[in-house]
Amino acid sequence: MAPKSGQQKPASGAGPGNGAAPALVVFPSSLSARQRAFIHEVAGAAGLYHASEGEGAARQIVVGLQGARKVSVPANATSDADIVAALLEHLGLDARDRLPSTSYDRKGSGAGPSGGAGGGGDPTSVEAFVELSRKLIEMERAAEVAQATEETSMCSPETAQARGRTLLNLRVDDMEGGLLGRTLLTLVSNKGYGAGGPAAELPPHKFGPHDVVALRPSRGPADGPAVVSGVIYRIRENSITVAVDEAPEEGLDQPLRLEKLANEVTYQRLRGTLDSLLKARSGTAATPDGRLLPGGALLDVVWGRREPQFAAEAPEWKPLNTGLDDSQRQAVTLALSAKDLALVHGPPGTGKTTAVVEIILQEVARGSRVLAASASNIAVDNLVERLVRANPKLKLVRMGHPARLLPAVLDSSLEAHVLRSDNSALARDCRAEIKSINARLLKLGPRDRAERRELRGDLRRLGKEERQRQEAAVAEVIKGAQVVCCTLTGVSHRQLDKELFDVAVVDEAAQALEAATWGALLRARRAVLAGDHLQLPPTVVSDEAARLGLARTLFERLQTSVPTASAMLTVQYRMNKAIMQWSSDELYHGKLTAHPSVAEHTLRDMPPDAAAGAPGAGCKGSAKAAGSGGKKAAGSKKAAPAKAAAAPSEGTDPGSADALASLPVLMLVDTAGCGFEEQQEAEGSSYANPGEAKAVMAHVARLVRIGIPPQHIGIITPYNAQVALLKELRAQSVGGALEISSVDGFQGREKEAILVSMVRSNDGGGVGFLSDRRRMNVAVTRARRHCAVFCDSETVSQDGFLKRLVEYFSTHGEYTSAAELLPGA
Ligand SMILES: Nc1ncnc2c1ncn2[C@@H]1O[C@H](COP(=O)(O)OP(=O)(O)OP(=O)(O)O)[C@@H](O)[C@H]1O
Repeated sequence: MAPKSGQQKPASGAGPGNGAAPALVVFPSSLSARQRAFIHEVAGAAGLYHASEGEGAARQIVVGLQGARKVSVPANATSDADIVAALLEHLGLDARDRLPSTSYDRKGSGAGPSGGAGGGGDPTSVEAFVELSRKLIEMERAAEVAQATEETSMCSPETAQARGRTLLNLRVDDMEGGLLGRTLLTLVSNKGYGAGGPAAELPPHKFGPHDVVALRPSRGPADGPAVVSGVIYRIRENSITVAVDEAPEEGLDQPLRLEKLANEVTYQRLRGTLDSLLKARSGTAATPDGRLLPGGALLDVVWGRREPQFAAEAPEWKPLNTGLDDSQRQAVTLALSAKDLALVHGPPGTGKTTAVVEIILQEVARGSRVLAASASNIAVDNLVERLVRANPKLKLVRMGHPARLLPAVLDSSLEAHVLRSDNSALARDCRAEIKSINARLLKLGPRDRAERRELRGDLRRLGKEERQRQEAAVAEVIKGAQVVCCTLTGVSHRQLDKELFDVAVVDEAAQALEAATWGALLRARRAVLAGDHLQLPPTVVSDEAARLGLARTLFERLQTSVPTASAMLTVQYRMNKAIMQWSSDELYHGKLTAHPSVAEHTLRDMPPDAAAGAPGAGCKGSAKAAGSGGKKAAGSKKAAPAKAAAAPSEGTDPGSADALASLPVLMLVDTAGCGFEEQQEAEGSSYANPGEAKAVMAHVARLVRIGIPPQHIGIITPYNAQVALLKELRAQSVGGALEISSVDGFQGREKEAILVSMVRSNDGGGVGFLSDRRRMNVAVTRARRHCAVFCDSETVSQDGFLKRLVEYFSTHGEYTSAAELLPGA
């Protein structure tokens, strides 16, 4: 399969989500012979066109797709690092592992410090950090806009839909009021409308909850006027619900297309935070009413001018959650002792959020005012739910657009609190009076000038009073809150600009951009950051910005620079110990232990499950299902265990109990030698592997036959094209309860059985971003009782990390050839 020079084949290192359009990259003529040889070798292995053009000193290497747009690498970009960066940026070709002289931040990769600013280490001063961050944030904004433009306006609507950026031919299926004054529009596919039956499944797409979107006529121009815009509230397999401020009077009765809009507000706020950071450096960052932002004191700790300080004697505290394990108690003690900064490192399933909830409640108990923030709305909601459940009397307010909040936390939202307040009732009285004055004005004749003047005066007075009452209501609710919860960008909302706190607690801090994290940190005297830098980093669209340090989080760099301020949670409550041990040894220096309640659990001994087979059980986004012990809208997290061997359900095989009893915890399903080759998408850079997908579905069928309900099974694959393919196969077999997603879609979640489809199978050993340790760590550690890895062992073993994974699964689990799962294939 190795291509000859001049042959044109897809790049095997290119990853999905690498927004780069195909390119033909021209390298400068001044590269050394060694560098030229390296480029030929990498390009050849990836199956790309590569050739030398020109003569003598003007000879240049050209790599990429023939006929694609030409991109010239600048003449001064001649270092090894520049070459690797150009291959990655323009071709999605990851050659970082192959060139020892480059020390890169392997975007989304392994443990330890990742190089920060282009491999040159972290910025050494606040000023350098701000300068670099401004540049990287602008790069990221430009990349996001370019991606959106390219994927919508620059191509046909059908291509935009195929790329997941647009949904065409939708109709409004339902329009409901509520959601604190907003209107919810539920959109479904028009396909097959009128034929009766449920709406067709929506094509695969990249919309997510909370995206800002526009609805336009389906056939109109992509940049034409919108019928209405709003925020995505809910996503189901066959519908998307959008919350709009007000439903338009016309335009909704035609076929519609849904498009994502760039969210400029986030970037404005990040820039604002960077400005505040600089001011904090010079001691001038203040609230609009002139109070200094207390978090400025943290700068010296973060930039190494001062060690973090802790109370000489650890404060006494009585656990509110008496079930905390020792490592969780130590983390809480560390956080309560910290005078400036504490880190809680929570590997998968170790109860990080449980510890964070205790820290917040203990802080409140000792009189602190707490800012609790996280990068994503879903993580904030998870925290709010857990805090309110632990202490229903807590004075907590959840800031944010109601469409971005889970139904279960709406009652804690600012708007719900405000609606219940006295000032709000008075504001409503003003509104009613304004309405009646307007009605009277309409009835006045031309001669009633004096009365008109008087009524207009009343209107002005009432309008002002209504505004003041509303503002007072908002201010009162926020002032009275012991805990204010919001996203990190939400901290910069005008409503919070005068608020200061005793402590800022940031959950999921290893998924937050550093600039965003500072938004919260500047507002409080002390900070607690909780996260795991060995799981997925923040999503960054621009590979170049990620390489230069944008994906490097404050949490990650503090883990290295101030290890004394960090407490690691070491008992995990999710995985059978065989699943855990691989992750523990590979990423956490063997420090994890499995709690006895999970250490030996297998699919065989799942207790009877009332929810098994219940519609919606395990569906993504089901807030209710996430209610007890669950999190992050993951209906399946902590899902009640399935009906299994103890009582095989209807439709299961006779003898299923035996089959279940012999099912191993770990399985390595090898596709090597089966002829299942990877295939690259015709448009885009993602990969699929149809043969492997069939083997995965055969294993799903086997699990279902022996009594595991599909909602307890999850398939994870790093490649979107494989996600789409698996979903097609699912439609023909077990249906929607089986969840299939990329790794990102599963972070923070779990399933009883996880099947990982690695996809890559090629002669060149190209594994793209499979070698990313964090990504594979998240994939495997979603599994509670059973984990099956599907891969071509010959291809993936070219990478040392994946080779060890294959060996671990084969040694500690069952090794099967995919041919055994697909007899006759
Ligand atoms: N001390 C404990 N005793 C028993 N169960 C616990 C304990 N701590 C956490 N758990 C359980 O472990 C699971 C994971 O806890 P939690 O959601 O707090 O972890 P997390 O580290 O935030 O998870 P993730 O790995 O998804 O980030 C939950 O079901 C929780 O109830």
